[in-house]
Amino acid sequence: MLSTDTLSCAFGELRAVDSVSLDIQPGTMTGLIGPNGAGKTTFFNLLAGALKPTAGRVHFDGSDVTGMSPDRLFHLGLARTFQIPRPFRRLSVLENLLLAPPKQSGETLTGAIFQRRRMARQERALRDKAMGILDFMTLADLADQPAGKISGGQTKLLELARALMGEPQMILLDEPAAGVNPSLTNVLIDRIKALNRQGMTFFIIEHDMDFVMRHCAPIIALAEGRVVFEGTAQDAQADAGLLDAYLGTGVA
Ligand SMILES: Nc1ncnc2c1ncn2[C@@H]1O[C@H](COP(=O)(O)OP(=O)(O)OP(=O)(O)O)[C@@H](O)[C@H]1O
Repeated sequence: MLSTDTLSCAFGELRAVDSVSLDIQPGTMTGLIGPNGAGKTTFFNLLAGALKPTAGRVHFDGSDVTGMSPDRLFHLGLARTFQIPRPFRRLSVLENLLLAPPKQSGETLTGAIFQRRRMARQERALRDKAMGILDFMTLADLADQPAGKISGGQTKLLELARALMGEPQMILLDEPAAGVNPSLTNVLIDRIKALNRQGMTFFIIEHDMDFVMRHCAPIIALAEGRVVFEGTAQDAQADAGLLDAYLGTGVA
């Protein structure tokens, strides 16, 4: 589904991502762990087109997408959410979704009236779709609230809802559970798992080892820009010495 071939990104002398070759299998919830500064977010930025690699390639769904812009990747079915969400705070929750419309068809000049009708129909369909997604994410009651007024956890749900507007095949989630209270974390996990059961692929950066061990397979660990572990939660537990050495997570 998504693969990298010796992907690298250097900031001056620092090799933040150092020759990483990975294959993310379709339908998985792959977890990406590693200590602060390991290169996880930089790696996501390379995958999502926010940064251009200094070397190596990225392939998504059979195409070479190296250096492609986030917008083009979104339309190809690769979406991402941020560690710190960035909603349009003054717009309503619903409007935030309407701003991320996928594949809006370019209008041909077949007559202003027909065009207006078609646009009204498209707008209605888009609103219905957005409301359906908000409902799925348990945010429907907040549709008319300014996005700046909802809680941090709800903002994380909103981020995922915005990503879903693109009907992605794969979503990169950067610390989805960080700063989210336990009950909303449960909602978030439940929704992610429901989407995963429908076939959506997830690649998740998460510091919460309990979350990763319970929900992610496989698990990949980065340290100093390199892959130092790849396996299941059981493998990770069996290899606790390695994980502990690199992460200091006390997984054992
Ligand atoms: N734009 C940048 N310019 C220079 N150095 C950077 C830049 N972005 C990241 N770095 C450095 O690259 C390294 C990897 O950072 P990155 O944010 O990818 O790590 P991380 O694993 O996501 O960490 P965290 O878990 O704290 O979010 C760090 O040493 C960081 O300081």
